[in-house]
Amino acid sequence: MRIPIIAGNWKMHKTVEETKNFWDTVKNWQKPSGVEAVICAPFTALPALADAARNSEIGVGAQNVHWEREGAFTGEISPVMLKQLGVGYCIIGHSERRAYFAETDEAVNKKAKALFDVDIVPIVCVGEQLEERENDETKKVVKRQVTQALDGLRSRDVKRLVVAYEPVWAIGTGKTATAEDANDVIAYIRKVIADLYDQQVANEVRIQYGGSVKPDNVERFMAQPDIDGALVGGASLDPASFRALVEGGRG
Ligand SMILES: O=C[C@H](O)COP(=O)(O)O
Repeated sequence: MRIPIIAGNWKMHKTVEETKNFWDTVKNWQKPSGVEAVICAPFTALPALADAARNSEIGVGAQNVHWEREGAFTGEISPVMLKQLGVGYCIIGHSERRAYFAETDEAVNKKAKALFDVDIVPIVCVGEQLEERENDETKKVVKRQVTQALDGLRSRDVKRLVVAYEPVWAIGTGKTATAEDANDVIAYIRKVIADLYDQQVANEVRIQYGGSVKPDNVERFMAQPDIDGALVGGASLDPASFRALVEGGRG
């Protein structure tokens, strides 16, 4: 059985002080069982967040990583550095990184392998642009992204992977895919994984939906059979909203 996972992606928001304030308002909250909760914070906030969350039920994630363990890569952060902080998850291939920082499918694949090497779970983002959707290319695009991201990964790792399907036109726009459309694409992603590995592996991979998810629509997505959680940007920044998302994410 797949346990749903609600992950907040803070993007480039929250200083260390704001992170501590957020934590102060969620630390005594009893997370419901049957759902995982993760916060993916900026690098500068990770030490404070990881320290605070160490013995809690809330997981900590990063938003990017380099694939090498160390070296002359100015401005980059390695998987080993994240691991030592206590980070358990890392978003890779987010559409903003693909669009603004030229992150390729090949880089996503290298990052996924490097993260599994240090036992950090990648959250691999895939999704089509508006034009691709209008040209009826959604499935072609996500198939390419998933196939290349998973190239050479072992099935025991893929079973632990999280995929986030985020139609790019739905991110931060207030527009969402219908829950049925999102489920249809997510079921297709599962089929792609079944074809690459086998049905058992595909049944274990968790696949989230992302794009303008809010406390008042999260349950609609979670009611779908193939949707295993959400990757949430804007609505994860406020502690009460984050709690409500997790509470609505039980599936
Ligand atoms: O990673 C999260 C997604 O980009 C969705 O962002 P959003 O919830 O602000 O639309």
